[in-house]
Amino acid sequence: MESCITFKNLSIGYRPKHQLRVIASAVSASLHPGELTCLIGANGVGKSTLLRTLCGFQPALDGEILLQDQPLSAYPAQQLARQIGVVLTSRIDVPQLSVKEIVGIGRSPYTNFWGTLTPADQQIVDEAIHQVGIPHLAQRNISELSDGERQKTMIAKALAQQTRIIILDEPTAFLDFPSKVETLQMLRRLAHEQHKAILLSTHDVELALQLSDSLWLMEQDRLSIGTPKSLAADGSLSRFIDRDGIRFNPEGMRIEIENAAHCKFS
Ligand SMILES: Nc1ncnc2c1ncn2[C@@H]1O[C@H](COP(=O)(O)OP(=O)(O)OP(=O)(O)O)[C@@H](O)[C@H]1O
Repeated sequence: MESCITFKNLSIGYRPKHQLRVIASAVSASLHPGELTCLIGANGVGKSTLLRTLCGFQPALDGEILLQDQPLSAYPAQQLARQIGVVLTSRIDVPQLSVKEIVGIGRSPYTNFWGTLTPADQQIVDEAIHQVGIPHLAQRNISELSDGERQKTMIAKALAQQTRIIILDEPTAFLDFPSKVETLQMLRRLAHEQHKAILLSTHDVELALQLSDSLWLMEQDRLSIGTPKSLAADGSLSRFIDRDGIRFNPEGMRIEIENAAHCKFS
């Protein structure tokens, strides 16, 4: 199967004050065009660290990341920005810009030194804003948006960047339930219709089970990869989810919660 990013025997982590802090080691996987891949795992297990490493924002400790068969580290910044669009959770610090101007920044890998947008760039920006359903907010100042509206703006910026790969860190955090569903459905549609490889981390496990084509389950000592159904069938999802009062039902692909001491799982 065609892949956009492949990593083999990858070790990720940090070197605070020259000490080595390995977060995960010897993990391997590939991202495929046309697929929505969801990365799930407990708090602090290393999801953001993995995503930042795959975006080239922090160096791998060991192993190899190939982007279109070339080492990720060999890509100059502008070339990389034409390959991978990134949506992180941190707020961007440009409160005076409008939604349209922020989305326009997505065109910067293609514009001249001054970032001048051509009519064709403007059209791409308008289309991206339309695709995420926020044309009514185009002139609104970014500082006047709700968290969900800001998230959609950042997704539109990544779309305007016209990359084959989009990587998003917790794009559904802070959203209300319908907006979480809408956002994941939109990303799934974009992956399928525009043949993009989309990788996102999320704590919305049940939504990830329903909407992802591929699931990456990150645990302390492993990265399990498969479809939601295959990770249910091999017991990986039960191992991750099951604990006192919470149980994964692999037949129904549901998480069940015991709601009272007298109401035990059957
Ligand atoms: N700059 C840093 N230097 C050293 N350790 C860090 C740094 N940033 C994060 N860590 C540690 O790396 C580990 C993984 O953090 P990371 O943010 O990747 O986890 P996560 O799975 O994304 O967590 P969450 O679901 O809570 O967002 C944590 O133990 C965290 O404390």
